[in-house]
Amino acid sequence: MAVTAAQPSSTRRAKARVGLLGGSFDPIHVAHVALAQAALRELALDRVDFIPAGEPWQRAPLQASPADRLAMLELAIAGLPSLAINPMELQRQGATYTLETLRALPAGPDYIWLLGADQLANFCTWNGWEEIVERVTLAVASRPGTPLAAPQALTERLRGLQRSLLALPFTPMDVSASDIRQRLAQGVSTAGRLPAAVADYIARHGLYQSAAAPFTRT
Ligand SMILES: Nc1ncnc2c1ncn2[C@@H]1O[C@H](COP(=O)(O)OP(=O)(O)OP(=O)(O)O)[C@@H](O)[C@H]1O
Ligand SMILES: O=C(O)c1ccc[n+]([C@@H]2O[C@H](COP(=O)([O-])O)[C@@H](O)[C@H]2O)c1
Repeated sequence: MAVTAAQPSSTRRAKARVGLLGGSFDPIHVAHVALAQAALRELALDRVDFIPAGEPWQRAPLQASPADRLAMLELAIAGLPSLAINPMELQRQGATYTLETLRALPAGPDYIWLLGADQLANFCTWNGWEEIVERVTLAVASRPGTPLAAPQALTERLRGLQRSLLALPFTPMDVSASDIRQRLAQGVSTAGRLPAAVADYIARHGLYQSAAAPFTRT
């Protein structure tokens, strides 16, 4: 696999470098925030935008509503420099396709799509992935449970485009939203897995009390 170590650069640039972290964020957790901050630092980004998915088509229905997921994102990044939220996917109807999002972003910046090793392994199932890698640079973080490896088809596509896949230096974190949801439904501690303000929001709003109560759009 052609994975290139990420090189921070302090040289002046004409183009902004914007990281994009798409996800279900059901709920946002500490590894998401750590991933965005590592990317800011290691890839010398100007900003990272969190992009909550409206209807992630490869998943079972999400449990929290778009409004709750957005509120938790806002709490998680409050006061943290150079982190922002782009809610455009919540404003679209129908299945959420990353390619549609990328086509709608303003031209100008260099965009870097951040993802964990699990989604890298899954990448060639994404709608229009061949075009996605023309529009963004991928930067992958290691994640427990999935080897850091690109699918062969992606490696070949990147070679053809003469583009690199960036490996983000990231200390693996054994944290996932599905484990957090399960813990909350079973009344098990989530200590250290959620930003404090998000844990507080979940408790105040009684979210994730049951494993079988997905949010459904009307
Ligand atoms: N612990 C982690 N380490 C590295 N990347 C992560 C980690 N958790 C999430 N990510 C990445 O963040 C992005 C958004 O993740 P998502 O919102 O689906 O959270 P998740 O923890 O993977 O959720 P779930 O457990 O429900 O699958 C994905 O690219 C995913 O690979
Ligand atoms: O566009 C697609 O076909 C596609 C398929 C799977 C995942 N994605 C995106 O990958 C990001 C992480 O997804 P998830 O399911 O791990 O939360 C999120 O932004 C999804 O919209 C996108």
